[in-house]
Amino acid sequence: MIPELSNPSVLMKDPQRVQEILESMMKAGSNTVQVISDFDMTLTRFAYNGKRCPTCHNILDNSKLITNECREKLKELLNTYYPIEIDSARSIEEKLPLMVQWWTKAHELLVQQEIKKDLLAMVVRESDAMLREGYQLFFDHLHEHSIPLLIFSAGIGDILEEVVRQAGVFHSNVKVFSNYMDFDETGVLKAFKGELIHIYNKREGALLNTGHFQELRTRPNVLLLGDSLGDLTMADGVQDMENILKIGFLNDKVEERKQSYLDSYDIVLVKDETLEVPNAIMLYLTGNK
Ligand SMILES: Nc1ccn([C@@H]2O[C@H](COP(=O)(O)O)[C@@H](O)[C@H]2O)c(=O)n1
Ligand SMILES: [Mg+2]
Repeated sequence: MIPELSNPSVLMKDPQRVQEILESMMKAGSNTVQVISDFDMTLTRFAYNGKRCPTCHNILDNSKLITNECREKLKELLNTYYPIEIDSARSIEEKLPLMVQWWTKAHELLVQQEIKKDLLAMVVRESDAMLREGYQLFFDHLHEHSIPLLIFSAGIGDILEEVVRQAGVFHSNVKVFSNYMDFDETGVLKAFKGELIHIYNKREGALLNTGHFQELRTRPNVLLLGDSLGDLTMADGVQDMENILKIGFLNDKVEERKQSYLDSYDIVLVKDETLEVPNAIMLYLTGNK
């Protein structure tokens, strides 16, 4: 039906079911569709030329706004907790308090650095941040068709917005739920705002934002993009959901995690650094292909 679904990077446990969801969403019309996407390692690349690309946190960690001593501490945290984040042998319940520890410790360290708001744009400009290949079509097409895009990220909202803005695709249909920095009157970071969003509490984050989903109640068909099993709960606030098609990027530890991704996501994209498949699906849903 969609030729890109035969790409070598595409795995599906139940292709027939994928076809049924797609047909049902297409018949309902693109004016009933909303897109909910994770950011780090979903809209951004996992690697480029064999080198890891930075997350929102890493963009700051690696920047000149951070002292070498603090950078070492942040790197130690990453080396301790990232393997836990992606460990398929541990349950989400076991990982959850450890993820809270990671985010809390990292945010405390960042606050100690007295980061200045007006330097964030420069930090992003000088970073290796990269949106996935095909991002322009993805963002522009959703905008042209007035399809709302919610970016739901456990990263840092201020950095995320800057990445999207500098790429020229922060269109009016884009909304972001994330961890935002709180600056004092002189523009120096003093805390993070609101409830912490980490990789395994996106359901709670979604349920805190009922107003957004209420506004989109005429769009019960959801395309969800993620790279973590924690991203599967991003659509838990959607009202009267009719169809959901879940696309998961499996970037790392592929063999260990393949089965759990196949059991959870409708379409699994293995080591695929592009948005080719989501774009092909969007074109299909909007009748452009
Ligand atoms: N100190 C930290 C904490 C988290 N990360 C990574 O951020 C990712 C979360 O952002 P999403 O847009 O994917 O929700 C997550 O994958 C963590 O590995 C980090 O780099 N540093
Ligand atoms: Mg992610």
